[in-house]
Amino acid sequence: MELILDHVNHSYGDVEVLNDISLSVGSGEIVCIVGPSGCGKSTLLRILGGLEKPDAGAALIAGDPPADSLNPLTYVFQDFALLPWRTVEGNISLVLEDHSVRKDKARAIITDVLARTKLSEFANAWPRQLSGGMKQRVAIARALSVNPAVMLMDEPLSALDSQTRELLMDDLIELWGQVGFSACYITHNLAEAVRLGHRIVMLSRRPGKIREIVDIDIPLNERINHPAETAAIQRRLWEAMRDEARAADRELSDVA
Ligand SMILES: Nc1ncnc2c1ncn2[C@@H]1O[C@H](COP(=O)(O)OP(=O)(O)OP(=O)(O)O)[C@@H](O)[C@H]1O
Repeated sequence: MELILDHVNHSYGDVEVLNDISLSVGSGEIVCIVGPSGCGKSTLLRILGGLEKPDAGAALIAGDPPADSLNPLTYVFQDFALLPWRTVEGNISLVLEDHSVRKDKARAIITDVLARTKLSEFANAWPRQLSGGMKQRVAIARALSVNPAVMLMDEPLSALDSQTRELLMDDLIELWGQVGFSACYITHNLAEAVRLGHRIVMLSRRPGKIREIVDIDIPLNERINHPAETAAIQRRLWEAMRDEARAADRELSDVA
């Protein structure tokens, strides 16, 4: 299944947010969206997920989701969005209950996603007992439990400290090696985009237009062994983005 934005424009009132965005997220592909603050990244993700309708252009889905997908599109948010009154297992089982999955099948799915996210020992823990990184792993396990065609990830690591971010990037790469999930991944962090993205889409400051699309051919699990190449890509992206990021920052502080 492929998600496609075709010449999308979007405004909120008089504020133009997205301008002529065309991109696609194909099967098994992680597409990272980067750009200055307020350039419309989250809006783009909501339009891609069908939560908002663009003023012009189209958000399209081509092909079918995996046969056993309970939910073709699922979100992973920065703030984890776990229910504090449910255990790790309970948070995951909730989405399966929503889809009326039989108890024995739900148990098999939960066991599988907990193992994949290295949380098997924490099935009965409460969210308050977990570190930030573990909470986000639960959110990722919950997203995977519906076997989505595409995960829509809105700055999933940005609430975490840098060490935990590194660990979770390793985990996501390992997971991608096992499951081959597809994702549209929003981030402010270029290092993250260069580690995780098969393709990086760089937006301009608001109204967000596509400035550049960079395909990275180095396999995800080998990027750590190519620090010079990945650093060069990151540096080039930052050079292209720096002035706009600064201008966007000034614009936001003027409003505040
Ligand atoms: N529902 C809404 N109503 C009105 N304005 C909105 C709404 N959602 C977003 N905006 C505005 O649209 C612009 C783009 O917001 P969006 O959250 O998509 O950008 P972003 O690139 O994800 O931002 P950030 O980098 O700060 O997370 C901002 O100016 C924001 O204030």
